Amino acid sequence: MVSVHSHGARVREVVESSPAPYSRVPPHITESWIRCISEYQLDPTIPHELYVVESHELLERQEQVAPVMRAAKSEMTVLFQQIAKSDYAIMLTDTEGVLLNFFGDPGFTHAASKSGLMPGAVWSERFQGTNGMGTCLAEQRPMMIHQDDHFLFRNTGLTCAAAPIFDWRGQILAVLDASGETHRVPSHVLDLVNMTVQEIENKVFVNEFSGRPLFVFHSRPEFVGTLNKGIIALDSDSCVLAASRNCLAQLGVTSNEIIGQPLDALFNVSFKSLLRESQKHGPAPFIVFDAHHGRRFFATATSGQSDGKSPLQVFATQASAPTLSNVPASDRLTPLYELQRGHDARMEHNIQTAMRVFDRDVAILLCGETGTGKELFAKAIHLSSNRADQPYVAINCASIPEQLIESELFGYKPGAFTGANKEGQIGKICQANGGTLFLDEIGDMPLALQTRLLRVLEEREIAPLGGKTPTKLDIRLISATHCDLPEKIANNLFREDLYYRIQGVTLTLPPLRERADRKELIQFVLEQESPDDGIVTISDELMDLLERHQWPGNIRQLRNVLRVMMALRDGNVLTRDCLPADFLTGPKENSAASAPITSSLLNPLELAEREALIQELRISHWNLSKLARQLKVSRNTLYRKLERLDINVASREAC
Ligand SMILES: Nc1ncnc2c1ncn2[C@@H]1O[C@H](COP(=O)(O)OP(=O)(O)OP(=O)(O)O)[C@@H](O)[C@H]1O
Repeated sequence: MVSVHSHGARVREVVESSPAPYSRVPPHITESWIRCISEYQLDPTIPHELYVVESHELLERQEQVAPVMRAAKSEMTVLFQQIAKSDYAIMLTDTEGVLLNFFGDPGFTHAASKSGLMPGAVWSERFQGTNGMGTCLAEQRPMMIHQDDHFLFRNTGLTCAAAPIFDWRGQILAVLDASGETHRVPSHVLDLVNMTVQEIENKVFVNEFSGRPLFVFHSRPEFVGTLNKGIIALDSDSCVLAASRNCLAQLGVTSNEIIGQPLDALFNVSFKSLLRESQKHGPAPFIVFDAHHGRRFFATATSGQSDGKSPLQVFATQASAPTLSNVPASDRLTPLYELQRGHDARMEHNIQTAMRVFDRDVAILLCGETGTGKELFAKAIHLSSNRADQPYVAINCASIPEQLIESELFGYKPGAFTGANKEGQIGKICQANGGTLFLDEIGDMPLALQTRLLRVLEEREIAPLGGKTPTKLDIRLISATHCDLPEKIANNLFREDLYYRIQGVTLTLPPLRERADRKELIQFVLEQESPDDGIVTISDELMDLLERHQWPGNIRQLRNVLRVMMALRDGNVLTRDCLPADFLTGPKENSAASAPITSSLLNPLELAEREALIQELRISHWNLSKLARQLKVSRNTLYRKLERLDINVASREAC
């Protein structure tokens, strides 16, 4: 534990020994400490009084950067959600270090306000010494300031990740910062802050040029709709008015080199023809080539005409590119985008975040009610990642009997224990080496194995049971749960340190009833369930009912209902009359045990099986994980059986 005196002595020793390099302190920290002492006359051991601007000045300052504040608001919330559980605060300062906006974790806010992390507080180096926001402003680049890198002892409890937000002219507009208490800092926080800054810069750009034609591009089709896209704003003659930072980086040019140039001097395409194609084919990127080097890009065009929509809505609709137009199959969009049938803000956020972080080795935790598509989403992340050609290994932690889970996960050497396979067994974790490991229902993993898994994830090597030589591991991790893990942690059923290890980012899949794209989703599942030889459609009245339904079993239940209707239909249009009997009224008393709606489809043996399963469900109090373990089948197998035998789990109270 650093004391105020040892911290002060260390700072002085480093500053006084400069310019001789002091090996354990990075040069930018040394330089900042020198500024703090020689320019600002600060003392690391004396906490300056906090300098907080008056509220009317704060309002004026917020007003001055209103476009950034507006663009940053939702992005800061998203960033906060991504890392909030780690006791973090997300902040925005202006160019003089005045804190304009603050999102804090309730547990952190109290401690934060003590150190002055509150709107109006000034966090420039002059007032707070070396710190994320102030030093980022001084250096004009992203940086992480760890605990005792801070100049003032008072701030050494924090770790800050800060990045500057620039406008397209290269002027700094603001600084975005995520600060947390040191022992909880996930290592990828600076990456997330940088990505959020890119998103904010794009929004500020698009808002500034609302009403102008935009040319949006990337070298990979799936990135045309993401924060990584390059954006060019054009005038009415299709000449470049402005280019985003990502555009310049991708083309390897400066603003001055391209401003005023016609677009067709940069790419082998005229803006008008691209716009015509984009309007004809919808949000579909086209292959274009850069006129100087012949490099291939994928591009879309938007006219800037809004039809009453906000510029961002227009942009989102036209640039998120769920399908491709003149793009060969090998360049098809990532499977993640295919999970979004229409536009749903939460799914869009989930997909974009997954794309942002997964290739950077950030562990993803998928949460959501049963049947919301967590397993499908995990597979799609893998298939959309740069490991798509490597193994994808999924383990359902709830379905493997407790005594087998250790050998399943970690494998064993020949003769490791009585009854073991003579050749030994390669564990699932090793099988996933080089690729992706998906731990489904991680909330059901026994505590002893949680400890072992945590060690493997931290040490990044694994030794099988009975084996001594560890193998180096290189796996990307996705976990999923429908449980409330914080509640499990509170009840000592889940390790808190493992929780932080598996949730680099948490993505919550929305329940079907809340998805804005449920109509398109219903349509899609209907198509999947339709027979190959005919098109089945849904009447407007039925569609309306399906859209308004609560769907406790989510997309799985939707699929099941459509499958039953498909089997019982008379013609090729499904109407309200095709609905299962209890669909509108809700489950009746003893409905699961009563004659099933599909009874005409079940043979006597299946009916008997159904009765027996309902009996088991009652005995296990409808705890599906427990029953699956007792029956020694996976939860998914149990679900399939429930679906096939038309047992409505949502009606369990009535049984
Ligand atoms: N976006 C989607 N489009 C079409 N079908 C989907 C989509 N998402 C999920 N489904 C379907 O919903 C069903 C359930 O999906 P999945 O098993 O991935 O859900 P889950 O959240 O992992 O469920 P559980 O928590 O119960 O294991 C599957 O039949 C799957 O094909």
